Amino acid sequence: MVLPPYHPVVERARLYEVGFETIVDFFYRLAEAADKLREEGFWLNYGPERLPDYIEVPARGTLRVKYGFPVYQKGGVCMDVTNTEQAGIAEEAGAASVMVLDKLPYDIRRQGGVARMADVRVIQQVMDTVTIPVMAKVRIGHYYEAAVLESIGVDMIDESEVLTPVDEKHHINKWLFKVPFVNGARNLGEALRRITEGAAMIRTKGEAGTGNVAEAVRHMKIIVGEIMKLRSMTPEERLRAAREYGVPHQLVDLTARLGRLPVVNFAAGGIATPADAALMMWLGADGVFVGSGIFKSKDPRERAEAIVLATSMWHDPETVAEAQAMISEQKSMMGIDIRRLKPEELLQVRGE
Ligand SMILES: O=C(CO)[C@H](O)[C@H](O)COP(=O)(O)O
Repeated sequence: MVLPPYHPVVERARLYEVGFETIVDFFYRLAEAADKLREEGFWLNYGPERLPDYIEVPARGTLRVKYGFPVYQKGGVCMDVTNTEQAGIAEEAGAASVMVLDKLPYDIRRQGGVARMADVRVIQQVMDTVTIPVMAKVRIGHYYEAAVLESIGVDMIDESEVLTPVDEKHHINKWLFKVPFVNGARNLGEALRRITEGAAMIRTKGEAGTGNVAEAVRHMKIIVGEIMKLRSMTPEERLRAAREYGVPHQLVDLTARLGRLPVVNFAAGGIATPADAALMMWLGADGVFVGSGIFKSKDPRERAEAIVLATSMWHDPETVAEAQAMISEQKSMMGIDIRRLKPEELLQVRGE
């Protein structure tokens, strides 16, 4: 992974850079998963040939690890799972990682009530069952759910609007943790604020649990469009944009220079078919998160495999067509028309 040469956020994070255990095992675990997928014919953008850069890294929790982990996920699919059986299906299908949660976003939406982090025992069982990385979700602002997940050794934490926020105004200060975090965003300001708080990865929020990819498309286009706009701004205009976003101007300059977010950016929320996943990749996503679309369908095994194939081969319409042929539209989850949702039912507005 290439760390930006000068990055104020990175500089600040060095304060928290302390090394403890070896991460070599961790990267071998990733490499094994990548080898397995390659044997099965999947192309993935990570693997043992990338290891030597990292093998020297002495510690878990350094910036290189925090920012490097999401890079290893690129081109892959992270699947939401609620139990070991689903986690097994995800791994067999070639998922790059799994995300453990108590209920799938579709069920959270239907059942209402307070949605919290998953049962710790279930997370541990999933970690014992699969060899691919395991992520889990915490509520926005819930430092202690995050501390618990870090202590049991999850590979990444998703501070997610899908769960019920405990703090309407503040996200977790993610620099305080060694484990990497991913956060949702629906525009560039949100994305840069989360990066400033220490997020190592961003995902578009979309509207999770709807089986409707329209909001993920909207958010990805907004983020890409706003980055393009930054590139045509004068330094003074960028300074003002940084003030409006509430982030360091160096981060805005860096984003303009790179022409993309300085961290890995996945798409999420409403992806339900291989063609949805390929569309998000075509729009510039580095990979995808899929939850309800797989396990609320009637063909989760085939669909999981098909979405992995379409995500890694998004640039080849014939392969995406093959992937699309692996599933049946009759078996897709029933989608929700977003215009029918009441404003208070929208998850994407949580945590700006
Ligand atoms: O919050 C998430 C990303 O971490 C969910 O994994 C994602 O949004 C799932 O949404 P859906 O159920 O619509 O696929």
